[in-house]
Amino acid sequence: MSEQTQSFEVNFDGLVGPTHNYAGLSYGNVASLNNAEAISNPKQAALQGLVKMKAMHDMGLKQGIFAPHARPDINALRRLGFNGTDSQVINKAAKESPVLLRTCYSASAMWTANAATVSPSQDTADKKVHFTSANLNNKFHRSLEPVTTSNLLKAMFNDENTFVHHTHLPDQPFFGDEGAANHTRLCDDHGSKGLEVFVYGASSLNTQITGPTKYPARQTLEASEAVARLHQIPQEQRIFIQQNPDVIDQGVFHNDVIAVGNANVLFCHEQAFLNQADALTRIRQAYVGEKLHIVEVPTHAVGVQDAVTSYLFNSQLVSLADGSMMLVAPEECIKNSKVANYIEFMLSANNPINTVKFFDLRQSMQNGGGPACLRLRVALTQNELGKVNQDTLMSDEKFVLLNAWVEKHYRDQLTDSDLADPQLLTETYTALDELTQILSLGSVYEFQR
Ligand SMILES: N=C(N)NCCC[C@H](NC(=O)CCC(=O)O)C(=O)O
Repeated sequence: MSEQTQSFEVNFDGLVGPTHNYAGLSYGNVASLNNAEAISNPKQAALQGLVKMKAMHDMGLKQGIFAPHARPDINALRRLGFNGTDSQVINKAAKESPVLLRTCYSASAMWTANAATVSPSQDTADKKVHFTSANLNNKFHRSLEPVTTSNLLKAMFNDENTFVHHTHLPDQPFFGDEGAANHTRLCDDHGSKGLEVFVYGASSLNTQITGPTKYPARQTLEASEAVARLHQIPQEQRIFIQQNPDVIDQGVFHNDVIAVGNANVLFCHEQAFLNQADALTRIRQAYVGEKLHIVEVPTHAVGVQDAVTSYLFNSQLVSLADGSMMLVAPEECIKNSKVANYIEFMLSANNPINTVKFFDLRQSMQNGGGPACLRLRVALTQNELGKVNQDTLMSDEKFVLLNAWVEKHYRDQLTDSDLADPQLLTETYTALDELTQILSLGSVYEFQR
């Protein structure tokens, strides 16, 4: 394979922002609700994320960095009627509605699996890489993300002959879109054409499709179809599968909490999809490559609750240089004996997954974000990789710089009284202004414009 045709999957991890906090904002996400109002540790959270990024880089994988958003979202607070100077806005919100203040301080953009859906050039009719930012309209705090996400994506993938950026879908539950967390791509290798699998939780138009009854379905079929159209994916390279509504009701708020795909492997729980046997047959038949491996985990080995608490399926599955695959799992998987036993069994069974590496991502996990939530995958050819903003890629020097940046600007812990302190806004905006220079992003934030 020549250098120019070689392809890679690049993982762009969300750098945890300086205002990471636990506000209990995500109904349907059990960890978020369980940790509502716990004291957060933003510095530790950011450092934990950086350790994962550096480890991936050290393993020879391509690793990128996705900058945090500016928080508090002062304009959102103003739209909600808190007025005056920035300090007055914060003081008023802190007094009247600490929960709204926490919401506008949320660092939820760290979960970049929800930032956008990405289709590589091998799958698109115009042979460009397509991005659609997710509207994330199911949760107020997340609905604040798409505009800045688009600004960031354009600053990272800034070449219109190579990359296409679509505006997020209309801000309406009808088109509820949660990005790559409900999308995976199956292919013989990252450079070959793939089958794009879109997983939805409910339909806004088709009343025959029954969604969950307790917790919300965040992704609609109509959103998935619109993204597939925008990305110009040929009919034979796209498939739409319904997530099992019963597992959404048990806390599986995104498909990436119950299934993960990488190259020619789909690793999923037995109850991930509605009418699973049919769903897997459809996927097998639609697969455009030579050989697809489906590793299906039975309920008797790992229950849905084990999956939700350990985040086994929110592991990253990555292809290593020798052709084998590694599971990049959260440490919570070791603590659950059923899950730990299953991993051990899987590594020795006949499938391409040969190794596992565990990471301590507890700060993010406590808000329902595991290894796979923290990254946006972008499959790129060598040539396309050359067009990416190189300052957003991890290197030994960048790791040192970013650690120093976190140490300098982040607080160790955040409580309600920190959030009520207008000084936190100044600290955060100062930190982000400096970060845009480290990552050569330009003026991506509202406060810089
Ligand atoms: N599965 C993927 N890909 N992403 C996980 C996102 C977690 C995020 N948690 C939160 O937004 C909690 C914020 C709080 O409660 O403070 C969410 O529910 O949208």
